[in-house]
Amino acid sequence: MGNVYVLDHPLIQHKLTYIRKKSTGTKEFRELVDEVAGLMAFEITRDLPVEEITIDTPVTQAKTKTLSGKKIGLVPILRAGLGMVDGILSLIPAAKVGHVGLYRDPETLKPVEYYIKLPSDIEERELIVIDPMLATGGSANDAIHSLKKRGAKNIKLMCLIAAPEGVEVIKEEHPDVDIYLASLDEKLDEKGYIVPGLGDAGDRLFGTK
Ligand SMILES: O=P(O)(O)OC[C@H]1O[C@H](OP(=O)(O)OP(=O)(O)O)[C@H](O)[C@@H]1O
Ligand SMILES: O=c1cc[nH]c(=O)[nH]1
Ligand SMILES: [Mg+2]
Repeated sequence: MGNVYVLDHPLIQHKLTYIRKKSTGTKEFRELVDEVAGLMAFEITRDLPVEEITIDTPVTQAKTKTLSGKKIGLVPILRAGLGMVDGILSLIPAAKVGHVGLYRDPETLKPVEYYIKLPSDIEERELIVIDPMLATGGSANDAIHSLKKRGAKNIKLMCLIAAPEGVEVIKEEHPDVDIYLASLDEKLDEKGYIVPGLGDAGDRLFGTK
């Protein structure tokens, strides 16, 4: 069964508080989402393999560590997942980026896929699917099925905020996928919004609505 990790680092939790606040405007919201995504990536990449190499420092020779070349792919779910990409790329600049376009039908709450473009070697990459919100779980579930159908074998899911309902769907459907969150919130409301949540992540990031 996949593990669920809530990253309770004080900096992540502090910034998440300001992301949640209704009074936080688009510019600050966007900056904070990127910063939290970077901090989360720092935690998620803790298990990246390293190898020892020998280098010359100005003083002497030293055996030191370097990343041993695990290939990473980021897969933001459009639109809101885009808000987390740059923060992660600032730490892992060599990562390739695929895109899955999905929106949640406001009536049925079912996801509708409208776009997909992925790196050609996804089967060799560790993929991190990113989306600020895991609500009913429909969008992330569909995105992960789409990636697996195209050969992806190693997938992690990274979201800012999740509802218990969404976490259960991913655990059921994708027991091989570990989930990384900044917060596991209380519940969904009758419109499928996460409570207490942060509202509509895409609208707050892009200033629509
Ligand atoms: O877990 P779910 O119930 O599927 O809901 C979560 C999805 O809803 C939001 O996207 P939205 O449909 O608002 O699209 P947008 O990013 O284009 O605003 C969010 O960014 C997730 O992708
Ligand atoms: O609370 C929610 C649920 C789905 N999508 C959002 O952007 N926010
Ligand atoms: Mg939206």
